[in-house]
Amino acid sequence: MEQKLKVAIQKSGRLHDDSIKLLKECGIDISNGVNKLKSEASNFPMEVYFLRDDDIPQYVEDGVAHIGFVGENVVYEKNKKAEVVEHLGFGKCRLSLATRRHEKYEDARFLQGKKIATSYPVILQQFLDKQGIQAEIHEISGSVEIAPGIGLADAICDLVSSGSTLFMNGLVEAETILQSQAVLIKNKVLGSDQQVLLDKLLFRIKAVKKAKNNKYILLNAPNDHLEEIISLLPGMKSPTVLPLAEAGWSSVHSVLNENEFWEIIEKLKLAGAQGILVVPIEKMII
Ligand SMILES: Nc1ncnc2c1ncn2[C@@H]1O[C@H](COP(=O)(O)OP(=O)(O)OP(=O)(O)O)[C@@H](O)[C@H]1O
Ligand SMILES: O=P(O)(O)OC[C@H]1O[C@H](OP(=O)(O)OP(=O)(O)O)[C@H](O)[C@@H]1O
Ligand SMILES: [Mg+2]
Repeated sequence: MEQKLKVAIQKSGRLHDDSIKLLKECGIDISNGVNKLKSEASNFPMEVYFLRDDDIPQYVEDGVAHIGFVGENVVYEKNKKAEVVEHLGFGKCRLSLATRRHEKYEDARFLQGKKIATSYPVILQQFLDKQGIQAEIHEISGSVEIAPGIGLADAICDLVSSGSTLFMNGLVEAETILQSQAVLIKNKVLGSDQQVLLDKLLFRIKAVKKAKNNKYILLNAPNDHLEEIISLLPGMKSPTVLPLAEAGWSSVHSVLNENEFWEIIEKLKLAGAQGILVVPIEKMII
């Protein structure tokens, strides 16, 4: 029987669509019908299980799934024997403490003797221990932000992204405990066939991630400023330079990182670059 890589992803919720999208961008087609709990890729030896995100670390520890896509928050809370191998760049959020708007939180000492509602008792307890604070943890599985308003707790510890759920419930973020994003986790003792398939998948994921962080840029440069313009452009090795039909001008092609993009564009314009085109890159293999 042909070996397959068994992958656990969230059935529905915040990570589902981005997990499927990432597999698609890696050239892997998954049929994803409503209420389907298991699916096979049509063009890669892969089987996908659709699960509650909380269960994914356990499935991966047990080897029922070889790998899983899940939030770091869940990985650290469940504390299972699974290895984080790649950050996936989506599902970005933070696990934070929050208090009622009028309260003055200066540091963790505020929490001494207080009651904190959370779905993350393990991570919260580790934080409190580190700070030497004794507090009562009240574990609830959802709608955590409601707790202070109904007299269930003095503070909460929950996921925050835009902050609008906190705001709507009269709370303010006091302190961040953990920055989180979706990660790929793997079973600690993968067989060699599965490891080969995982390496193939990781190669593709890295190419997709790299492409997202970079843009292809084309511009026209007057030859008398060519050297200065080239010095501003990194490129994968170095920029490509081609002569234009019009004498005295060249076409310069390069790759720019998203982080330094606007700064370099400004400098290129000042150095005399014209007709700058910026194109997304689909895959980038170095
Ligand atoms: N507001 C947010 N912005 C970005 N990412 C988030 C946000 N909230 C949660 N996440 C990330 O998405 C993951 C899944 O969130 P979701 O709310 O879908 O979980 P869930 O309700 O526990 O789902 P399940 O039904 O699978 O148990 C979280 O564990 C976290 O990593
Ligand atoms: O800072 P914000 O952008 O408002 O996001 C934070 C909210 O998002 C998550 O819940 P979600 O909406 O996924 O619902 P759930 O608790 O039912 O999973 C999290 O538990 C917070 O409640
Ligand atoms: Mg869950």
